[in-house]
Amino acid sequence: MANQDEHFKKVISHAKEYGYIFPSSEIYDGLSAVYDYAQNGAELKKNIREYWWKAMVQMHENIVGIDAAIFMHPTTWKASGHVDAFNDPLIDNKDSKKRYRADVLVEDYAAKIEAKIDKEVAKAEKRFGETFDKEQFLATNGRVKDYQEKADTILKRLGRSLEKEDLADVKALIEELGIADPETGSKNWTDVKQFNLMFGTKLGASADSAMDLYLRPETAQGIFVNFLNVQKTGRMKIPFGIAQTGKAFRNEIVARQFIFRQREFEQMEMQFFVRPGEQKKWYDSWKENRMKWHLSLGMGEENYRFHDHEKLAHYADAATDIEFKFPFGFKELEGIHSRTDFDLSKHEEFSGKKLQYFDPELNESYVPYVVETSIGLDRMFLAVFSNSLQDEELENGTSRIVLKIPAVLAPYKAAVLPLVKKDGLPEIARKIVDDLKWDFMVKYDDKDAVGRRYRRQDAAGTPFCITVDHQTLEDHTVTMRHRDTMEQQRVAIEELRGIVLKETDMRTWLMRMDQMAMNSI
Ligand SMILES: Nc1ncnc2c1ncn2[C@@H]1O[C@H](COP(=O)(O)OP(=O)(O)OP(=O)(O)O)[C@@H](O)[C@H]1O
Repeated sequence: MANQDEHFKKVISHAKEYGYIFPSSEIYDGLSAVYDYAQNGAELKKNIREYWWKAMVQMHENIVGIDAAIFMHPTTWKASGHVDAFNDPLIDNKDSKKRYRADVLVEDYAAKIEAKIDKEVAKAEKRFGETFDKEQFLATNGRVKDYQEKADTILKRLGRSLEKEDLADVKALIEELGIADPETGSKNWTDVKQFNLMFGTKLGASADSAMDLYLRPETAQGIFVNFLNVQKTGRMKIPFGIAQTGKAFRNEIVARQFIFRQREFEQMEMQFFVRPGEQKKWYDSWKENRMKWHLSLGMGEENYRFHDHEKLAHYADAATDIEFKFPFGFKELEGIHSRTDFDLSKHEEFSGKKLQYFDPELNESYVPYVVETSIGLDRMFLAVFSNSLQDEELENGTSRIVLKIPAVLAPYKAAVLPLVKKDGLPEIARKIVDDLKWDFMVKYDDKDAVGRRYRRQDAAGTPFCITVDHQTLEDHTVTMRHRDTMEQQRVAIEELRGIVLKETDMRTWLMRMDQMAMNSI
C-alpha cells in the first residue's frame, strides 16, 4: 500500500513537472477535481482519442462518428432517467462540515476489513515459505473466513438498502459500524440524502424566458436522439454503430484520485444498434473487441480484468467493466453495457416521435437494441501514464526515470540532438527536424550534455533520440537511441523517417489487435 501511494504521488508530480497535467487555474489555488492538459498531455490525449477513433470508426465500415452538442433539450434527461435517478447518496458530518458519499464510507470500511485478509496471507506466506497454499489457507483459516464474512455481510446490506432506496438503513449501518469522519474522527452525522450529479445551467438572456438546462452527464444521449437522422442520411443497415468523443460533466460528491474521478471529463462512447434478440452475441463480441484494443497497446495482460456485474441497472440485461490496475488498485476503466431498447423507447415515449428501424430482411419495423462501449479518455490517460512511469535500476548502479508510453501514443516521437553547438552540427540537426516534422511530432534539443538530454527525453516519454555528431559530417549517418532499451544504432539520415514511422504508426499497432489471443483474460 505504501509503495502504491508513493508511486501515485510520483505520477502526479511527474505529470506536472513534464508538462502533462496542471491543476486548473492554479494561480488561484486551483479548482477541486478539475485539471488542465498541458503541452505534452494534450498530445497524449489527442493520440489516445485518435487511436480509439481509428479502431472504432475507421476500421468498421458499419460504424460512423458524430459530434453532438453538450447542451441538449432538457426533456432528454427526463426521458433518460437522469433527472430522477442519477443520484449518489451523500452524508454530511455536522462537526467538520465535510461531505461524503455514504456508500463509499461503507465500502472503504469493508475494504479495510478485506485488507486484513491480505495481511494474514502475507504473514502466513512468510511463515510457510514455498509450501504455502494460498487457496487452501483462504478456505480454511478461521480468522480469514470471519473477516470475509463480515465484509460480505456489510456490502450485501449496503447493496440491498441502496436498491430499495432505504437511506435510513444506510445511515443506521454507518452508525452501527461506528464509521467516523476519515479526516476528523467525528461520528456526528446528518441523515443520508440523494444528490443529483447533473450540473444545471440556464439558456437565454432574460430571467423570465431563460430555460433550465443541464450540462450532459454522458455523451450517449446525443447519439440516441440522433439515431434516426444518422440511420437515414447514412443509409445505415442494422447492425450498425454510432461513435462519439466529447466532454461530460458530473458533480461528483467526492472527486479524488487525480484525473480518475473529475467533475469535467471526456468520454469515448459507441452505441451499437442490433436486432432484438441478438444483443447477447454482440455484447460478447464487443467485450472481446474492446479488450483486444487495450491489449494491443502492450501494457501487460496482467493489468486488465473483466468485472461482470451481478446487480444490473434498470435498463441493462448484461454489463461488465474492463478494470485496469491503477496505482490504487484494480478499478473501472471502461464499461460495456447491453442496454436493451430502453433508451430509444423512452425517447419515443417522451418525444412522441417514432425511433424505429424498418428491417428489409425481416420486413418489419422495431426499436433496435443497443450494446454500448463507454470509456473515459482521462482514465485511459491515467492508465497509460501511471503504467509507463518507471524508476529503473541500471546495470552500472545508477538509475533513470523513464516514461515508457507506447510509442504510438507518445506526444513527441523523436528528439534531434546536435552533439555540440558548433562545427555545423546544429544546422544538420535543424534540417532533420524540418524534414521529419511533416510526418510526426519532433523536437530539437541542444541544451546540456548529451547524456542529460537522453535522460530528459526518457522522462518526457520520447521513444527516439537522434544524435548528430562529427561522424555525420563524414558519412551522413546519425546515432539513433531507443528509449526503452537504451540501445543505440547507427543509421543513415534518409532511413530515419521510415524507422520512426514503422515503430509509431497507428497502422502497425492497430494490426496487432487482430493477433491478440484472448484465452488468458
Ligand atoms: N467522474 C469521472 N471522471 C473521469 N472519468 C469518468 C468519470 N465518471 C465516469 N467516467 C468514465 O466514463 C466511463 C463510462 O461512464 P459510466 O457512467 O459507465 O461510469 P460509472 O460506472 O458511473 O463510473 P464510476 O462507477 O467509476 O463512477 C467510465 O468507465 C469511466 O471511464
